[in-house]
Amino acid sequence: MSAPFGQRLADAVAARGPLCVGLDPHAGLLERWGLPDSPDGLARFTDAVVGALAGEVAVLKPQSAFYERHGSRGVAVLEDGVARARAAGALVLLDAKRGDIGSTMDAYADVLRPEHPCAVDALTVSPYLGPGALQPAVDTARLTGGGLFVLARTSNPDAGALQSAAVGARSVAQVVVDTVRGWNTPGWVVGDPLPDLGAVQDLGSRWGAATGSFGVVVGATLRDLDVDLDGLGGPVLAPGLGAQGGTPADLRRLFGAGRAVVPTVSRDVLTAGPDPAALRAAAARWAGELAA
Ligand SMILES: O=c1ccn([C@@H]2O[C@H](COP(=O)(O)O)[C@@H](O)[C@H]2O)c(=O)[nH]1
Repeated sequence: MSAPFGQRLADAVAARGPLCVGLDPHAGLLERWGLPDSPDGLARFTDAVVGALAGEVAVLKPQSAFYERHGSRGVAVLEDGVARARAAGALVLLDAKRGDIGSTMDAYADVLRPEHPCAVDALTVSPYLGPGALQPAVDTARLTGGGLFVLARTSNPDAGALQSAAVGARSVAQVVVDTVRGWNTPGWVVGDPLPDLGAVQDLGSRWGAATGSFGVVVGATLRDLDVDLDGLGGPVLAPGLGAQGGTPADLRRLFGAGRAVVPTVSRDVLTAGPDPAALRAAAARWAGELAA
């Protein structure tokens, strides 16, 4: 088994900073790069981004949809790009937002196993079928040293219509966050009472050896942080920067200083390509603004 994802992520962030760059090869982006909207164009895009950034940023986040839409040849490009990104030192978070009943979830989670053709370090998952349905993915991640990021409070404008709805005294998003807090607490299983906040208060919510392997997705576009992340014990993936309007100032406003946040940017970096130096400069500009 690899070292636990949370620890590997904390080490990568210490070495390279927290920025995650997304690989989102929209048809329009490929055209802008002078590439065909085909598996060949996809391969040239992926080669360029991995070549420019896999040795620079802590995390690369391929968006599975843009590879799947090209069929089996697109998936082959993804597999190759993932392997090369990891070999160059980047952690790979596959953004596929998987979520299903337990037996199917078990199969989705196989992507966290080293023998999988597209083996990745971490996976985004959707809790819509209930937190318990994700348990097989938690079990696989614990076994293989993989990580999960669960959609909690996403960056799209109408997300609050579902995610802020009340389930008893808490919002849906808060149930998700509290479940992930449980996963980061040794011995806790879905259905157990939530761990005592005092016992886990902020343990691992900052970068360090105790950073947990289970994180949540909270958009940088939120007007207010309407979930309580205290004691989460794991990282927060924050999409929505750049093209969706979120800024580094929004990150500071929402999350403050010190919390283990992985800001992720796709289009706002990718539109700088295909020149590798320009891609690196765009990523460095974001990294600099985030560090400021
Ligand atoms: O709440 C969420 C969860 C995931 N995403 C994904 O992140 C990227 C964002 O791309 P940008 O070009 O930086 O806007 C994309 O793959 C989304 O599917 C998100 O935006 N919001």
